[in-house]
Amino acid sequence: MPDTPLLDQVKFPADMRGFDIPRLKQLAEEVRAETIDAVSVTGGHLGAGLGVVELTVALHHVFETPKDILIWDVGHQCYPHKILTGRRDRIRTLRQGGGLSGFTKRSESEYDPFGAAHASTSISAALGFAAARDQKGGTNRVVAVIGDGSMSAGMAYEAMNNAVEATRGQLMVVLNDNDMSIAPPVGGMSAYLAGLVSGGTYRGMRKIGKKFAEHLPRPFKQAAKKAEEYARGMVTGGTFFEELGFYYVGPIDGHDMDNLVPILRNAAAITDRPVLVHVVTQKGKGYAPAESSADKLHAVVKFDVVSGKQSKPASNAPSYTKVFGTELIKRAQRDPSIVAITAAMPSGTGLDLFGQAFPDRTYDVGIAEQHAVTFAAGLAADGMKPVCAIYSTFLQRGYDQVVHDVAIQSLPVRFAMDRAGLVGADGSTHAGSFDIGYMGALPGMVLMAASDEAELAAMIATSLEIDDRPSAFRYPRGDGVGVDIPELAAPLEIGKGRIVREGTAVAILSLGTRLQESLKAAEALAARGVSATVADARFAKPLDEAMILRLAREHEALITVEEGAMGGFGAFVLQLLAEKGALDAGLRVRTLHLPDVFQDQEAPFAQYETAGLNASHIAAAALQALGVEASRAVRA
Ligand SMILES: Cc1ncc(C[n+]2csc(CCOP(=O)(O)OP(=O)(O)O)c2C)c(N)n1
Ligand SMILES: CC(=O)[C@@H](O)[C@H](O)COP(=O)(O)O
Ligand SMILES: [Mg+2]
Repeated sequence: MPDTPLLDQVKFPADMRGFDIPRLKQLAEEVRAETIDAVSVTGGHLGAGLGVVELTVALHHVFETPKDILIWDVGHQCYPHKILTGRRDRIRTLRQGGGLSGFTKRSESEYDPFGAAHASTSISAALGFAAARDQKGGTNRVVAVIGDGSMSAGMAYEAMNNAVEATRGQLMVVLNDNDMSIAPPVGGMSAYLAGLVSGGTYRGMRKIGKKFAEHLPRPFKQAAKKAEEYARGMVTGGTFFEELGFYYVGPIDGHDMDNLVPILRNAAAITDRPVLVHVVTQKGKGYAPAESSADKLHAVVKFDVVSGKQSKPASNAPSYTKVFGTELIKRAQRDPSIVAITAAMPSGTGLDLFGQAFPDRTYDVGIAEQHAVTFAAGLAADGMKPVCAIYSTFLQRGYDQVVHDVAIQSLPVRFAMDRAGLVGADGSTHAGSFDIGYMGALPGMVLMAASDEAELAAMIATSLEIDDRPSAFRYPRGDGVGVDIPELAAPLEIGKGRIVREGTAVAILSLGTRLQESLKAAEALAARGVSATVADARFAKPLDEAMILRLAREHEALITVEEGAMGGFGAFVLQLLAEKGALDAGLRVRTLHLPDVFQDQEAPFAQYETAGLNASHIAAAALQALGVEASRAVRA
């Protein structure tokens, strides 16, 4: 544990509001040390938080949180914020079952007025708080902190476009510009911001330092003319933001407390127009292994503080992500029409590998999932084979584009839905729980779920051959099961599942990677003298009707298993059985799916225990359906 004499005196922001600048600087250093030490034992998001230590201290010093509203975009940078807002004693429970969330969360603290984790929501939320304040005649202030990467999402502009009309009072947006997303940033806005920062003003600003801050009139509106000239004089053109009705202040050094505090204080006093304060920071600041890392240690597992060496768990199988990236490269080597699209997640989706192999056929559109989907639709409409690799949870943001621009036009966009299902430490905001329902509901969609890495390879091959309608394949976060992957996997017959284990009494129909647990359940049932068939559905749409109806005919009970929310695979199967009259003879059906709650972060096995999707639960459901009393329930 680091030595933090000043931080030891600060449980809440009020405890540091009387600090002078030197003590604020010392406090920041101690918060930084505490953040590094805590994340070294918990793992999590490190770089972003290190980059906003000074900003966090300054914001909580200037703004009277929690009365004043402070909203963090994404929230992955909020660990310093949590340390300063009464949660230091729990910071080493980050991202663990029963512990602190890795993102801001309303239910966790009054200092978290708005939850986050999906990017680019903070300005909209802050505007909502500002408008509510205006409606109630309140006097509190509102500030949103949004990163340069998160400024690549349309939603941020929707909010800024609305800001000058939606609030009649104070609103501050702090643009935390560290010239990084997870990967280096992309797009025109990134270039624009770089222009602002590289312009003479910023360099000059760093020389002006404290003098500038003291001379900035308090607040602008009383010396508006002078302030405007002064402010305008200091920028190389924050006109984009000014055209939207914001005062633009910056760019300023986000690690220089001498500047940061007086400027934030002045800017916070502006009430006649929203203010955008452009702050330049360094992701990973203050920790050499992060500063020198290409991704600034955006996300880490447990690590040694001295060396920065992470203790990555050994594995006997490649990750599904790696399999996807590798397979797509193989296919693209044979088919020049294949192109790949990521929404700011090249390494997370495995498209970093693809991008190294085919830089001209890889598109990183930034945090812009809606654009990514319709961009892919345009590519497909003109004869390309676009593979849109977006985490299941983030694809939710582009759903109308999937419906309206892809499915209705039956365009052959291929959706690689990584992180489908539970994701462990990232918790409820990142779980890919809903894609079976939301994709399977679409007419014409071919929706597959890989039960292992060989199946994933086959589904990629299958999807790439579907040229007349959209297709999607889902696969989980983490490593495969260790099966061999063919050099060139053969495509599957669309709408066909497979029987993996023959039995008689009960049929377990699994979709996706819960197949392994389903097989374990069948073994446990066999040990109890209960014979179980296990089938891998492979397709949630179109269903293998012949196989499912046969299972229904030949067994007393049918158990569906999926790592997805209710209203997905099990519902599709039940609808089929009902429509075909297969329930009329008394078939007993149980559908196992994710519980109808947003599951908090937990270790993966524990999450499946909570979800009731491990072998013991599958076996118990089978016995219950067969009428075998619970007391003899099996321990799979
Ligand atoms: C809608 C959405 N897409 C993708 C992500 C994954 N993601 C988390 S943080 C991040 C980069 C954010 O960059 P920036 O806003 O600049 O914050 P920084 O990490 O640089 O502090 C991305 C792409 C997300 N959280 N939400
Ligand atoms: C903060 C954020 O949204 C991403 O960093 C996300 O946590 C990545 O998830 P994976 O670790 O599953 O790639
Ligand atoms: Mg950034």
